[in-house]
Amino acid sequence: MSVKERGLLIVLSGPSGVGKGTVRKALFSQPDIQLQYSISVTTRKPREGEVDGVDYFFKTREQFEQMIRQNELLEWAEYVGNYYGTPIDYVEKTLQEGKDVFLEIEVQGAMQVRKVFPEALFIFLAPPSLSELRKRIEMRGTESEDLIRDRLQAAKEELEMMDAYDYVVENDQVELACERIKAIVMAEHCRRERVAQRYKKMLEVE
Ligand SMILES: Nc1ncnc2c1ncn2[C@@H]1O[C@H](COP(=O)(O)OP(=O)(O)OP(=O)(O)O)[C@@H](O)[C@H]1O
Ligand SMILES: Nc1nc2c(ncn2[C@@H]2O[C@H](COP(=O)(O)O)[C@@H](O)[C@H]2O)c(=O)[nH]1
Repeated sequence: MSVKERGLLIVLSGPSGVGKGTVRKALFSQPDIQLQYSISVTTRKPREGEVDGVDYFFKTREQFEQMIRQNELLEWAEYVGNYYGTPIDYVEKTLQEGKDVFLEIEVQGAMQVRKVFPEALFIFLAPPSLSELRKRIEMRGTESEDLIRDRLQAAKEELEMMDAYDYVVENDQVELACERIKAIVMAEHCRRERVAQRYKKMLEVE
C-alpha cells in the first residue's frame, strides 16, 4: 500500500476541560470530513451518561496492566491517578483500510505515538486562558474540587508541551475550533497527495 492510500492518523491533545470532546463531536458531525474515532481504554470510573464501548472501554487496573504486558496498546499513560491507553489493533486496521483515525489523548501518550507514527498529524487544543479553562472544567461538574485542582495542575504541565505539536488551535468558540481543525486535516491530505504524485512520477522516470 502506498503512503497516499494509508489513512491519516490525527492526534488531538489539550488540557482537561479545554473542549476536546466537544470539538471532536462537532467535527464528526460535519458531512465533508470522515474520521474514525479510536475508543480508548481507561481505569477511570464512568461519568454519568458514559457508555462502555462508546466513550471508553472501562477496565480494572489488572485488566489494563495485562493489556500493557500483552502489547495491546499503541500508547498508554497514567493521568491523575488512572490509566488511559489506545488499543493498537483498531488503529492499525483502520489506517490499513485507508481511513483517517482520530485519537483524543493527553500529551505523554501523544509523544509515544510520535515515536511509532512520526508521520501522524499532531494538534494541540489550547484554552483562551487558564481562568477560562478552570471555568469550563468547573462548569462541567464531573470532577470533585480535589480532582479539578489536580487536573489544573496537570494542565499547566501540558500547556508547556504545546510547542511539540504540529499545530496549536485555540478553542475560543467550538465552531471556529472545529473549522480550523478541518482546514488543517484537509491541507494535510492535499500535501500528502502531492508528495505521493511526485513519488509516482519519480518512479516512472527511473
Ligand atoms: N469553546 C468553548 N466555549 C465555552 N465552553 C466550552 C467550549 N468548548 C467546550 N466547552 C465546555 O467546556 C466543558 C469541557 O469540555 P469537554 O468535556 O469537551 O473537554 P475535554 O477537553 O474533552 O475534557 P477532558 O479531557 O477532561 O475529557 C464542557 O462543559 C463544554 O461544554
Ligand atoms: N494517553 C492517553 N490519554 C487519553 C486517552 N484517552 C483519553 N485520554 C486523555 O486523558 C485525559 C483525561 O480524560 P477524562 O476522560 O478522564 O477527562 C484527557 O486529556 C483525555 O484526552 C488515551 O487513550 N491515552
